[in-house]
Amino acid sequence: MSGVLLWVSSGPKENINSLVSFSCRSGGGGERTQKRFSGISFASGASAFSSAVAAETLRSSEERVYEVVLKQAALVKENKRGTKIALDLDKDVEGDFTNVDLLNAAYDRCGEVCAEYAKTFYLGTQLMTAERRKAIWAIYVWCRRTDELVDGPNASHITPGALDRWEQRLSDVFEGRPYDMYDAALSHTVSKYPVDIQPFKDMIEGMRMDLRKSRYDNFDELYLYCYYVAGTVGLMSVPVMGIAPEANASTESIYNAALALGIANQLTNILRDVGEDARRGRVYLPQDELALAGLSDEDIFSGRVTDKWRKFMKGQIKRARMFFDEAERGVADLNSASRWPVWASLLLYRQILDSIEANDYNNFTKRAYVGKVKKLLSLPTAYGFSLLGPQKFAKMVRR
Ligand SMILES: CC(C)=CCC/C(C)=C/CC/C(C)=C/CC/C(C)=C/[C@@H]1[C@@H](COP(=O)(O)OP(=O)(O)O)[C@]1(C)CC/C=C(\C)CC/C=C(\C)CCC=C(C)C
Ligand SMILES: [Mn+2]
Repeated sequence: MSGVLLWVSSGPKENINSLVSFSCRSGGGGERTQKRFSGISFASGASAFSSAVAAETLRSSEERVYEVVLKQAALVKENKRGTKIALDLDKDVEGDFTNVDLLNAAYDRCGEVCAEYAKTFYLGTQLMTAERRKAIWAIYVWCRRTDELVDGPNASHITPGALDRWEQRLSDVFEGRPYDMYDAALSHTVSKYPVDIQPFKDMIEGMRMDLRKSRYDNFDELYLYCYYVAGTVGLMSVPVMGIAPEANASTESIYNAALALGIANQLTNILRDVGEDARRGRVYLPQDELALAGLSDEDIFSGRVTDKWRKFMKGQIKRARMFFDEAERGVADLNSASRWPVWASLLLYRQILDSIEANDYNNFTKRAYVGKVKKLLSLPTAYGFSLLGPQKFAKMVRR
């Protein structure tokens, strides 16, 4: 199933794929496809429509997501790699944005929200150019608001219809018709940078998934969920962060690394929050992999750290780290001023995995977190990485 992806992508992906295909070979992937097949009515004969549906169900999530990656990369290439866009708010305010002060106030408000919800990340944006920083804040706020729809205080009132309306509102934002000031900032951002609407729509799709689904049969299903809610963030951010003019890597591979960072972060979130999610009746861990390890939902609900659980968690952590490794290979190709915040968030998130290990894999009742000192130490390391790359930085520190 992952043959096509192995073919289109370079070496590193193979490692991740081998783990993915491990999960699918164990039965879940094939079964799922067959179940879907049997759910589709072929009564009208072998119509083109039903064959198209059948072909779609046969493709793995990675193949489907990789198509989005290729499309996003092509879009940004059309825009000369999305790096040379001036965003001078004093001179360059167009369309409905007639009031520069209001727009600046909207961006400032986005910055405040960002600082409130994600202090370290906010700090990380400080090294970016003012224009890029503002655009990232606007995207951050939209993502946070979208997540709050299904996770926030009003989550119990959120219906699929509400998400449809949120998506309509998103289209309006992209067409220059913002509803409020946060929207206005995003509307301006997407008019200035080659940011496409697809990853935003896909994030809303992820929220729909959260409304209708609380179990994942296999990693293929989980991968799609992680793409929707987190891989999309990478695809939204690269056009703003910009690709280094001197980058040798293909745009596709840079987008792939950005996608990998989102997936790695979300897998980490899931591993950190096993207990918390279980208390809300949610199990994100792939059911077929749990079964293969001799575990079930009951083991998760009872929250006992057994050797089986430790062994299972080691495999899950290993896979999350593989996605981090893949992401790392793309950071150096970003514009120099964007590398620091990306390294900072990567290093900090990655350390959550270390903390799960340090908690002896008790992610039922102990929350894995990165302490203040480690957080602070990560910032200069991230800065060193962004200037020299991890290898050269490590050599320099050793000297
Ligand atoms: C080449 C290369 C490596 C480029 C880097 C590309 C890049 C900037 C990738 C960013 C990856 C990233 C930070 C993804 C966010 C993943 C995430 C944490 C998603 C969360 C989803 C839902 O999870 P859950 O409900 O389980 O978690 P909570 O308990 O609610 O936290 C999200 C909450 C979705 C919403 C996402 C955000 C609010 C984060 C948006 C962040 C940005 C727009 C900025 C990204 C920029 C930097 C510098 C990291
Ligand atoms: Mn959330």
